[in-house]
Amino acid sequence: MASVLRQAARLASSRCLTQLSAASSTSRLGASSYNFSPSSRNASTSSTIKVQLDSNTGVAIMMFQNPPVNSMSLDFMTEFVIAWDKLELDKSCRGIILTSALPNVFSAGLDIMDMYGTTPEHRTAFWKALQELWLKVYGSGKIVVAAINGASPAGGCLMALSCDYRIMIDNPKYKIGINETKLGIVAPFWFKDCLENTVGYRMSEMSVQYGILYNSAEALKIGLVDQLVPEDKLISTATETMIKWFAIPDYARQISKAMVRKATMDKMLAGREADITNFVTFTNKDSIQKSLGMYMEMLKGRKAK
Ligand SMILES: CCCC/C=C\CC(=O)SCCNC(=O)CCNC(=O)[C@H](O)C(C)(C)COP(=O)(O)OP(=O)(O)OC[C@H]1O[C@@H](n2cnc3c(N)ncnc32)[C@H](O)[C@@H]1OP(=O)(O)O
Repeated sequence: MASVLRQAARLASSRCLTQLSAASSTSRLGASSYNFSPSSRNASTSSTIKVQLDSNTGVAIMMFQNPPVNSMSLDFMTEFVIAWDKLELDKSCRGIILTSALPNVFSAGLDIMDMYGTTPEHRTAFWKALQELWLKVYGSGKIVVAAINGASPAGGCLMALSCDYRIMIDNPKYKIGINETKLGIVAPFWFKDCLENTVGYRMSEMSVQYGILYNSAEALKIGLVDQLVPEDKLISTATETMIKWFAIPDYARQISKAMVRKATMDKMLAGREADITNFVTFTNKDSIQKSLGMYMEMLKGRKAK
């Protein structure tokens, strides 16, 4: 319990005192056109991460803008963490909405080109950056809502699973899931833990083995996402949701969040070094490199057709 309280105290240090104006935020923050309110300011310093922070409401919208598919490259994840740290320290921010600035894709997951044909040193830095990103988002004291506006496979799904609430566009063409086995690779234990914490043991057992990508309705049915909305209501619904969460006193919510997530975080932290070694050793294998190469060819070939 003492360590939960310590963790909560750390999380609580990031909370802000902003008073909310629910009415103004929901009417002003405009859906897919990102029609930001006058009190919203651009808080971006990066080319691939766009941040708009509304200091009246305390809601920040963090948009991924890494064309063509928001793949999570080393550079992207480094920029993500820098932008994230800035928001964590900003007392006027109480909650963060994660979404994509690109059409049709939330995130295509890890950048395969960072794993394929790269040096062990590069892959070590790459995996450390992913661990860092996950620890920040999953362990955040802020309220984090995923506004999933397109495909969200593998690492993209992990990003969504790390949030407190997931809202997805109601469109069967958008798929989400932990599909690593389909690429001939294995998702690490903490991806599986996040999935299991969300959809339960049996569903994750099926899901990680088959590498299932669920369409939006299926994702809602198994609890992988919490809500489906039409495309033009995505950001307004995410903002309204955030405002409902703001009604809960931060300190109590943060202690509760830390308590629920502690075991998963501790397990990852304890296995962190071994997890890096596993990843680098695994991706050193010729057979794995071959699988990644074939998958990239398949993606490119699909496009050519
Ligand atoms: C031991 C390892 C553990 C690893 C744990 C996690 C691993 C991962 O996250 S692996 C990544 C898994 N991701 C996927 O399987 C998604 C693959 N991509 C797609 O299915 C589609 O691209 C997507 C549905 C996201 C979007 O479809 P489209 O809009 O039709 O785009 P294209 O398919 O034409 O792609 C455009 C362009 O992007 C390249 N691409 C796509 N995904 C990735 C990726 N993850 N990494 C790197 N590059 C990617 C694709 O090849 C195209 O490139 P060009 O042909 O050069 O334009």
